[in-house]
Amino acid sequence: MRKSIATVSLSGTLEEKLAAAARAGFDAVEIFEADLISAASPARDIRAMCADLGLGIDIYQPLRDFEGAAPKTFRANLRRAAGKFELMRELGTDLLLVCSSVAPRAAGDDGLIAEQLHTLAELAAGHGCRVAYEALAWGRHVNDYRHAWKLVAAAGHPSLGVCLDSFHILSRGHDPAGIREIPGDKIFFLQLADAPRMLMDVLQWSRHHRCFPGQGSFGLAGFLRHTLAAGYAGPLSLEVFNDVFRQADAERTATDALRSLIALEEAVLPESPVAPPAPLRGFSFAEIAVDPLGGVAAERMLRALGFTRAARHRTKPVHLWQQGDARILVNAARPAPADRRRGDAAVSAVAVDSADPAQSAARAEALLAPGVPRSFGPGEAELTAITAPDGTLVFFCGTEWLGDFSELDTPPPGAAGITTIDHIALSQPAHHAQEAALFYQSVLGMRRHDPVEIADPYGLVRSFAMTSPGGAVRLALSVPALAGDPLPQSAGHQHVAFACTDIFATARAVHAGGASILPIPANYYADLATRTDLGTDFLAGLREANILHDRTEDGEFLHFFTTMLGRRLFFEVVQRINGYDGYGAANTPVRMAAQYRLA
Ligand SMILES: O=C(O)c1ccc(O)c(O)c1
Ligand SMILES: [Mg+2]
Repeated sequence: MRKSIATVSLSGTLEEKLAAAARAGFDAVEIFEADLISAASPARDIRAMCADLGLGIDIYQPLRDFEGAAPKTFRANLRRAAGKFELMRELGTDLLLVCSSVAPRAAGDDGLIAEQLHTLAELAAGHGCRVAYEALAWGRHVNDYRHAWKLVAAAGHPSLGVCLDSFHILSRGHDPAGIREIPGDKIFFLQLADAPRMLMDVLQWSRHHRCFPGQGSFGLAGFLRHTLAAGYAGPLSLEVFNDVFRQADAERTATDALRSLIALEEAVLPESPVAPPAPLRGFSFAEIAVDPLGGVAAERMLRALGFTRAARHRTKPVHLWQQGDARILVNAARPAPADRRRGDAAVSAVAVDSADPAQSAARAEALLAPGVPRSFGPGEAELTAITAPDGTLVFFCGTEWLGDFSELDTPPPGAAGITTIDHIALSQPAHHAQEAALFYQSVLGMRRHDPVEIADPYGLVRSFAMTSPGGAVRLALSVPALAGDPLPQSAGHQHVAFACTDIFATARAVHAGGASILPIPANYYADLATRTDLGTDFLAGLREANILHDRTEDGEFLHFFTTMLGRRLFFEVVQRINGYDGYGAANTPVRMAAQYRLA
């Protein structure tokens, strides 16, 4: 379907917004009045610019506080509308959005409103224009789409229809199934926005917290299904008022926006051009980038955890460390980000074991993931990689890449009992968290968990976790609640968590191997004793090994952590019991405080 975005959703001048929307690949824009009024270019030039960029202008918006006015005001409103129709001719667009009045003195007389809308539609028709009437969630009298449709139906003019905006409908908890009652050709326009569930004034919620479909908790797919079932065939248009997007890079936001629409369309349309996600069988490897100092520390830690230096890349300074099916590449060649200090190690790549790497790559491309140009040595595996918004490389592979390595030592069976990578946790800058979450979730075809808020001693952190169908690939994105310079203590921690099947045995083995394990305070175990029925001996075992415990309806979770390698990276060892599906978030404040004590 045609895809459009409101200029209010992007940062910059109108000219910059248009360029960003076009570069991302949108077909069209909604031009927001304030953007046009403050633009340096006259309307004709904006029209020409859009034509050059290959962008349609699908609607001009909004005309405010129009209906329910007293006669004198209404005459002035018609004059104002006539001026807008002239302007729209110059812009080359024929659809005007009128949002329901918020004027305190607006009359709530349905007969009068319908009559005034009819008069406006007649004026529009004379200019070759049409009017889409939208119920704002905070409209003075009209704040329900069903009421707006009733008025449009009563006005009975071919140049008058409704504009449906998912935010106004879903924020009020109105049932979107009623959209099916509206004839499709009377739905003149469709605006889409998601939002996180919040208990707050709906106007504030709308003006500051809208987000792209899939980034909030509204059911956008169901909403769109109702609208398509009604027969709507016009554009899908994003209208997202959001404080972060207003100050973010416009092209990056536009790409995030278009990705959200492509993913939404895929969820709703049977014949989506996007390749379905290939089954993911687990992590092939995680790569950590190190400098020489960080490399020594990382390798010492991996050895202590029972890993073996199993192979060396034939041409690059990269070593494979392996235990069971858990594989870590230690890469001394990946350029370190500018914020890296000597001795730091960081996750630089995540490789997923895809049942069909070519299909995974095709899907990623359809979802606008930037590919990575890579150089291959003769005979080396041609792995496909993309770059996630946080800069992490994501590889789609099987085990063909192992052919690029020469074997060193054979990992002993068993070792410390680590079997696979359970999950990888990556920190995200506050302003790009939703973008990253939508990226990973859509490209990899993962299910999103409800976000969790964690009180870190030095700031609030949100965690967005996601799981592939079957649970073989799990990612957790942690995000500071506030943007800006984090306190040095809270700078972007990452971790790789390994799975095992007997955590007490693994804890004994890594202790014997000399691994530095994060000490957990006695207070934690005293609390655990009061809120669980775990036996005294079991609790003593946990405390002895610095193992934390969590229990939900899904099952139980046992986990311990290593100390930090440099300032960013650490490892975790986990045991999931009876289908536990989380990440031990309840214990995260304890872990963070313990890490800060050692920092
Ligand atoms: O917040 C507003 O004013 C506003 C304006 C136009 C819209 O389409 C809308 O959904 C909200
Ligand atoms: Mg709207």
